[in-house]
Amino acid sequence: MTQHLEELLAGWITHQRWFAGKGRAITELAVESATPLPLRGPAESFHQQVAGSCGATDAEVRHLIITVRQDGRTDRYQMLVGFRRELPHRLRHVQIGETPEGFAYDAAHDQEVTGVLLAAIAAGADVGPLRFRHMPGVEIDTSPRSLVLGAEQSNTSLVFGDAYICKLFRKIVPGVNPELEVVSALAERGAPNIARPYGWMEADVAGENTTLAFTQEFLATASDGWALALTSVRDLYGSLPGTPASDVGGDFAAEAHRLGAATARLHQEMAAAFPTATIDPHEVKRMVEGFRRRLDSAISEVPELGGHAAAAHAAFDRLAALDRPVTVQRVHGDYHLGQVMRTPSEWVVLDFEGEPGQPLNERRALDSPLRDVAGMLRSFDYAARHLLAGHPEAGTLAPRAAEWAERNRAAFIAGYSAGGGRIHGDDAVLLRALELSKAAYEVVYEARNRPNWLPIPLAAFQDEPAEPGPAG
Ligand SMILES: Nc1ncnc2c1ncn2[C@@H]1O[C@H](COP(=O)(O)OP(=O)(O)O)[C@@H](O)[C@H]1O
Ligand SMILES: O=P(O)(O)O[C@H]1O[C@H](CO)[C@@H](O[C@H]2O[C@H](CO)[C@@H](O)[C@H](O)[C@H]2O)[C@H](O)[C@H]1O
Repeated sequence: MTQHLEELLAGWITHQRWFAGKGRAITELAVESATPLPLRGPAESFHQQVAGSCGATDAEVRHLIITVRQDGRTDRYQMLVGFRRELPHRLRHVQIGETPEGFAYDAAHDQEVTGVLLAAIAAGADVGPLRFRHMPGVEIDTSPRSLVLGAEQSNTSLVFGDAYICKLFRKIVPGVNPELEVVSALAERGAPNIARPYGWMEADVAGENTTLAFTQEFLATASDGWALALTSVRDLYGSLPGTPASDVGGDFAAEAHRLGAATARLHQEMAAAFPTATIDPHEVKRMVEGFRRRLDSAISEVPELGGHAAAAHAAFDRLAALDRPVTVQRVHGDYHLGQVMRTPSEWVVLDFEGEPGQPLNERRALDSPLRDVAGMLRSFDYAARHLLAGHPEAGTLAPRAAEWAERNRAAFIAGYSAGGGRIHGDDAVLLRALELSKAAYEVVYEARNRPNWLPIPLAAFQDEPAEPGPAG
């Protein structure tokens, strides 16, 4: 039975990993803009590139921005929707449904058509309201075909050959995406530890120039930090009981140290590329109030967290009582092991978007660089603990997990200091408050996306004394 596209999308979108509104009923879904992508055309230069980069296809593809209304709030999402009279087997898993125009499907997965994005970026083309642009002086090879990255993501990334990765932002927030803004500024400075930016797609959304996609160098020979850390944790679990973590083959501490140093360098580059400031103790107290609001809102969504509220407030009280200024600058904002990749020569940092779901002005706001340090410390905890869930020997392995987390957290902080990052004195208080604020965010993230993982961020609150300790 054929149905209207909007009806089909309302059912389909809730099952997509990148859909941020899970668990809330959709009251309305509408198409805000629909732009046909030019897959065939006269032999002008852009269309020649398109012809070279797309397969012969009878598909029609539209770029859509849709609005989704839930709980009285409207969010925007971006999609490439393809239409075919017959859907080949390779695209059945991304079928959206049958419409009067044929089978609708998620065309980000259709390598016969995605080449149009790369060709448009290479040509700096305008396609209806969509503007495709590239960095000055870059040459883009439009011949490679794309594959959708398998990673569970907040967005959808297309990898073209082993040369480019093009991230289609799914939830669209009007404005320039911090990822484009930060990576371009760092690349202009010749900063290390980033992947080279190539180009982007933008359009005016709600009257604002808005980044819709970002293309950068694909690090074909790199491994992501999360995978490397898990290999190390598995090695430790598999080693003879009593073997110290330092003697296990897959020890990660040296890498954690290098990552800390790379993080410090990155913060220095970001401080040089963007403004910095110092916030006075009064503003620090306002920041703490923000942490408390975030905690309260997390508790209202995940009541189980309420049992840990006293411990979190104790950490926040200690920060409020410090009465000292804090240096702020642009930061990564959602820093964890899945955002860093180890190439043969260095750690590279990806995904400068900040926490998906937060308003753009918050994601671009100046913040303590220790927010990123706290994010990575949380990630070491995640890596150590996540293999314990459902493990038959979880009880005996738990102390080993704690040992791994402590060892790598310490190595990361030592590397950060050795690289020139500032952590001293009562920074530990700020760091702990930032860690628990991050853990509150993670509780909500896991409840929405991976309920089995909820115990991991919840455990972060257990080590915290519930009574406020002495300030300083
Ligand atoms: N430039 C790149 N080169 C190689 N792999 C990459 C690159 N950028 C991202 N990835 C891979 O894609 C994953 C998700 O990327 P990320 O930018 O974090 O997307 P999202 O915003 O959707 O979370 C990373 O963990 C990494 O494995
Ligand atoms: O990478 P994203 O921008 O999509 O970030 C979101 O998803 C992350 C998970 O993929 C999530 O990170 C959390 O899980 C990680 C392990 O999968 C762990 O290393 C992180 O420490 C933990 O925060 C991230 O919070 C979320 O914003």
